[in-house]
Amino acid sequence: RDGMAPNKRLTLAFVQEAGRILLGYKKRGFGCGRWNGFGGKVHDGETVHAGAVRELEEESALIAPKLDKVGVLMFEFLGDPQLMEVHVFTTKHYSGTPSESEEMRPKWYSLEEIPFKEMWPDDVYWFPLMLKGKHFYGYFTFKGMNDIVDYKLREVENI
Ligand SMILES: Nc1nc(SCCc2ccccc2)c2[nH]cnc2n1
Repeated sequence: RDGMAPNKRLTLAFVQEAGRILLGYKKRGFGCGRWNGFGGKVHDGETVHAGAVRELEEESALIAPKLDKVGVLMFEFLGDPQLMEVHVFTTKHYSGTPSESEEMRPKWYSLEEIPFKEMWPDDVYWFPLMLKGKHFYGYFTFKGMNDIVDYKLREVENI
């Protein structure tokens, strides 16, 4: 990674119920065509937590002020000097009904049927930690959008 551009700070939020998790199908933009949590850029002057709550509501119509921070994932894309710094949140407490937005089509998935083949390739590494309620720190190096050339992932006591 050449150059020291400031990291791009992003959020990713997951809503869970007993035995199932809400994912969104990304209809456009970065990560288009993959199922993921809800998130996006953190605005200037906004806390990461507030950005996560905002993006979740914008993309799914769910209101969830009590998001729990569960991890930080760094993504390096070879050739791109700007690192993505993704703050991952989850919650079981929310109000509203999942609704489709311009960006995302929401759908509940049983924890036994998470569509990893239609998700980012790193998810299969850290989802198990998130689903077990663990906190984690990961660094994934991508070549293009599909190939992980290197990664580090470890559980942490508090994130
Ligand atoms: N699960 C997952 N998510 C992302 S981007 C999430 C943050 C984001 C970025 C842009 C728009 C909305 C949300 C990934 N990138 C590389 N691997 C990845 N895995």
